[in-house]
Amino acid sequence: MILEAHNLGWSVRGKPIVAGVDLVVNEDETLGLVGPNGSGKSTLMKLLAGIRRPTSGDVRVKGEALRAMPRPAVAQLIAFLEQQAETTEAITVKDAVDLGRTPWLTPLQPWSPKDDLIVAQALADTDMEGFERRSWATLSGGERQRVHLARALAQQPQILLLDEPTNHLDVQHQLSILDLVAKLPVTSVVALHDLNQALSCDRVGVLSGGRLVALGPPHEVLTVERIGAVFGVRASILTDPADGTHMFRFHPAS
Ligand SMILES: Nc1ncnc2c1ncn2[C@@H]1O[C@H](COP(=O)(O)OP(=O)(O)OP(=O)(O)O)[C@@H](O)[C@H]1O
Repeated sequence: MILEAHNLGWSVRGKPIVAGVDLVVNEDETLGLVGPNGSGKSTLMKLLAGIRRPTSGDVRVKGEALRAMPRPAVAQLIAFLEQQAETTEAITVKDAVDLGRTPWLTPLQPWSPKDDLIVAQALADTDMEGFERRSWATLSGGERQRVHLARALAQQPQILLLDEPTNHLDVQHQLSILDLVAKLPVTSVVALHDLNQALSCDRVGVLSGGRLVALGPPHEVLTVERIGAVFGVRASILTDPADGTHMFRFHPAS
């Protein structure tokens, strides 16, 4: 186990937004987090990233309490791609991705050719090669999302927390980014809206009303009954004739 949450909760003005979450994320797995709008996915991701302090329970990374770890140590372990990630408009793509190396730089270990190689690889992995000198302000929504992911990859974390990483991406880049995340030798927690995408995760957690109501292998967790109860839609399961895999189609509940 690399990342754990124990009775994790966050309340605002006495209202629980995330409550009683117990979660163990295993090394190298990709855990998908799904749930309706407002179910607490982003809040849980922020708690796991250590950028929001729990009002109950705690998060442990490799057995150590996250709240007791110095920020640079956390940044060497965890990279977080926020849902609405912002970047100063005036920088270039290369500058933006270079920032991912910050946790690793010290006066004794300044920027070196190795850092350039890591940044180049992150740009290649996100299909952003050739954009290095472009100004951030000129990028499309999907290109910005890929640069944010490149920065997270350049951080070379052991844990990657991605809040809706396929937002803004065209279908080809959605597939390639999810494929890349699955193949990376890192532990990933990925908040997703597309339940068909969630089927390709190693495990899936379902949030409803701030509580983790199910956790396990995708096909055990994403049942037609649970999708109906949590998302209020009727799901039917189709089989792809090309390879026999299952996928969902959704209909209004009534
Ligand atoms: N600082 C805050 N003050 C008040 N309410 C908040 C605050 N932060 C989050 N919330 C509320 O907590 C609930 C959960 O929000 P969160 O962003 O975690 O949900 P989500 O599952 O990521 O939603 P979405 O799928 O729409 O992105 C929402 O109802 C939101 O309005």
